[in-house]
Amino acid sequence: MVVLANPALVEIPLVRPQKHGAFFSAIPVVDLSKPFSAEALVKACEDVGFVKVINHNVPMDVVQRLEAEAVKFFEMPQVFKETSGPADPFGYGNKRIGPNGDVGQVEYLLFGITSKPLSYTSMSFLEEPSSCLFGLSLFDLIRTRRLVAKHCFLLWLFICGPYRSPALSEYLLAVKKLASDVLELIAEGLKIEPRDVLNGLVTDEQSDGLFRLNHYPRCPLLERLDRSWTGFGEHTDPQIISVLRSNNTTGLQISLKNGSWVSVPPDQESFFIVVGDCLQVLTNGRFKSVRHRVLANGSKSRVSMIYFFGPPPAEKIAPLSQLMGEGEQSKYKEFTWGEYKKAAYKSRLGDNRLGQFEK
Ligand SMILES: C=C1C[C@]23C[C@@]1(O)CC[C@H]2[C@@]12CC[C@H](O)[C@@](C)(C(=O)O1)[C@H]2[C@@H]3C(=O)O
Ligand SMILES: O=C(O)CCC(=O)C(=O)O
Ligand SMILES: [Fe+2]
Repeated sequence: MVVLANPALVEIPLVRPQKHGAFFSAIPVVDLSKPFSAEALVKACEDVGFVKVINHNVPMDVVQRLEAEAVKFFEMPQVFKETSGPADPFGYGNKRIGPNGDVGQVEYLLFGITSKPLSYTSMSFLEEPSSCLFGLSLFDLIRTRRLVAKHCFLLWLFICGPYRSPALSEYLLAVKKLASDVLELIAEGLKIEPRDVLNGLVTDEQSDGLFRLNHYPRCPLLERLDRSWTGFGEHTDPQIISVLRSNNTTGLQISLKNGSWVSVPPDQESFFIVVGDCLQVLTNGRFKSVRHRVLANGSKSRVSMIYFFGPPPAEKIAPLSQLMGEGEQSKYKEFTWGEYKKAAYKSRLGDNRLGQFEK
């Protein structure tokens, strides 16, 4: 494996381009407006742990506005972006993922989400979205204004102009509704009652959400070398489900049950549902949390937005009794989401986090 040392002194592995099986033509697609979508969702979660959903009712103008804001943020000078970082765990991060030495060719903004009232929180972000300039607190702004004013008045205008928009809060509300609908359909497909047994976990006032904007920059050098590099290393998401949307740039791959990696054709109009570790446990392993990663080939920048839906920290995560056959035992030790999350933050990105909770 070749490793390139980049200017930020972070070593990111280069990967040979995949010669075979470029795209997985059979990514399950579920039309949420059609009858039998409940059964189709369950089958996709069992077979792949990953599914594309269409007719999702998330307004495309909200998605496009948020993407445009994200692009503008990531286009800003590094010195400006870094006033919102480092991500610890929330805020702006560049190449370093999580607290334990993982790296990737990605920059991102990570937000903690509280349910009621809907707000995105982190140490330096204001709680009230409307008074935020795209996640930058007044404190950040004052600091940044001073910094920028020193350098260039035009840049100051650029920064203070375009970021007053409620796109993020509108997006979070619409995607939360989508996640809730999907989980309710899954409960219907699994024939479990009450129907809100799963979506209740993510709509609860105490539910623990995270939102992430990822930017994988273009890299002409990499394109010329005909190599890919790790944008976001392989991992499973710890939560119940994650709802992912990206622009039309390739890069996302999922691992199938036979261990092979397949590329997911991008589709900027659709959303991808990723089964997380908690849903694997709630179904006693009937659904598998899917390993996924992003390989960047450098030819076009990729922007993705992922909303991770976790339950309340005190919630016990154990297989749902209605899904257990006669005499069937839980495959997992009992734990709360708070305990699992704590363990997750001690792990490396690619670790099998559920391993230590298996019986
Ligand atoms: C290396 C890490 C990054 C991560 C926290 C962790 O210690 C292990 C889980 C990682 C992950 C993967 C899915 C999501 O992107 C994420 C936000 C999450 O909930 O778990 C990240 C964490 C992170 O980037 O902080
Ligand atoms: O950026 C992407 O497309 C996927 C990133 C991801 O899997 C994550 O942030 O957990
Ligand atoms: Fe992920």
